[in-house]
Amino acid sequence: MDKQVFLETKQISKKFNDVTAVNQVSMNVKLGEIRGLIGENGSGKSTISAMMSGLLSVTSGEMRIDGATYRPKDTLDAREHKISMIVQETGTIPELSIAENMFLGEEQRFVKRGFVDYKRMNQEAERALELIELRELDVTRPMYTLGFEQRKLIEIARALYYDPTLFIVDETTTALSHEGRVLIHQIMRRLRDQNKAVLFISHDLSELMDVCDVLTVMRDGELITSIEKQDFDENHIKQSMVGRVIEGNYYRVDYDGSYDDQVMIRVRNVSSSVLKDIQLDLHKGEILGIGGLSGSGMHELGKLLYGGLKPVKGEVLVYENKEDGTSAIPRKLKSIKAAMASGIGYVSKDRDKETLIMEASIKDNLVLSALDQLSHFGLILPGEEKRFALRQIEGLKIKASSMNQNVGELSGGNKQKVSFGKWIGNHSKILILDSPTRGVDVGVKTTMYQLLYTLKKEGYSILMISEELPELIGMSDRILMMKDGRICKEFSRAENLSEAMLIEHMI
Ligand SMILES: Nc1ncnc2c1ncn2[C@@H]1O[C@H](COP(=O)(O)OP(=O)(O)OP(=O)(O)O)[C@@H](O)[C@H]1O
Repeated sequence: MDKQVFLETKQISKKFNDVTAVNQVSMNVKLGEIRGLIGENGSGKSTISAMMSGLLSVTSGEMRIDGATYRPKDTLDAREHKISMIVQETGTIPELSIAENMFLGEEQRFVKRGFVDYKRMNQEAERALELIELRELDVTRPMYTLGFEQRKLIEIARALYYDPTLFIVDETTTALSHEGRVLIHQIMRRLRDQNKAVLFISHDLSELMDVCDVLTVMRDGELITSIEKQDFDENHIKQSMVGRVIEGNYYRVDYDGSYDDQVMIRVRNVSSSVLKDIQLDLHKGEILGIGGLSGSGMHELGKLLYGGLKPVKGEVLVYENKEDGTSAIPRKLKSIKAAMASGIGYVSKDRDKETLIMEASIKDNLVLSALDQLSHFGLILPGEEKRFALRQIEGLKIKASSMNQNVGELSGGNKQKVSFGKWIGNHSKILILDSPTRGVDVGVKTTMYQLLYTLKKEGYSILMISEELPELIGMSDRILMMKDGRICKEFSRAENLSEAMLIEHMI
């Protein structure tokens, strides 16, 4: 039986000044179906979903729901039409409570005799959280007390609370840990089985092939093809995305796993509110992978090594990079400033809040961490800045109208490239990378992996925190698995290392 169309786009386009983000796309979003949207960074996926969910207006073309023109004024209007979306980055206000965030802009619903009835608002927030089986959370807690993943889960609950007929998930799963992903997959399948429509944007092809009934491929703002589940073929999908055959290896191909004896960072008996008795050495020329569930303490470990988290007990020691291999006197890491001065770079998982300045240009974001390197006797020549920024933009294929474009205007994956390029380019010899390839398309991921391998060979020390197990296995010399704030298992690089072996020490 043919599935019923819920939302129809007819030749819709979106222009931002001279950039055409979406070009004449016609698509049918159907009930009882999970549709995946895939394409390289900047191919227009988020822009399409933003038009559907009332975040952006349509430049030309038309959308229809049940045959009637649909032109949402804003997200509230879209919600009235039963369309809800989870966006890439968290759209919450840190100082407000979970409940207040959940009903932001909807406070009128709870007004009684001129006052907001917070008791009822809190009860409804609890009801929303029950939809995703989050029962223990106190809804009066301010949002800033929650971790990145929990904030995402709150957004999911908020979207589901309004019982959407079309549920749009934009690149959310890469922000989630293994458990969070399982949960959102279950939610999408449940909605599909209730004859609702789901639009799912992701860069994880195997995830899309598993969860979706149909996949729509975008390239340069255009719809290239739609493929039904029975015709899914990984290579064919990749080729449609990039318009050419992808060649070369994805991860490094050696199983050598060796590195220099020289220690660059030593963590000694560190405990904090989350971390428990952490001991580790990061060596010169090593890629050290850190895996675990999101609450395992691995993200806190990243912050610790960048001076952004003070240990309650123990210490972090940074060793000077001695070219002749002799051991240097270590210095105790005390602050972010000291970390930067010691040549430590850090890519945060929460890139929009912690790594990038949205209102500044791509060039300024890229150059910021390399000021020392670019200055000659305290002076920075504009030409130097430009050359530096251009190298990163070209190397990482950052898609933008110019290097002066604000980072806030870039697509999610392109923001991630800027946050990566910022540290790679400034010759920080120690890189702490938390989920570095999050939201980045396959082509650029390949470039990033090759770059990391080259840096390792050049003697850089890289600590890579990741929720993507294939990435950890594919790139690390050693992997430390974390659970409940502790390091619970160490693996060395080996051909027979499998995801199942790692998962055993995560849960
Ligand atoms: N506000 C804006 N101003 C100018 N250009 C924009 C704006 N928003 C998006 N764009 C541009 O539109 C194009 C499509 O972006 P979009 O975010 O839809 O891509 P995407 O396919 O979702 O990418 P990603 O996989 O990286 O999230 C990009 O070139 C982007 O830079």
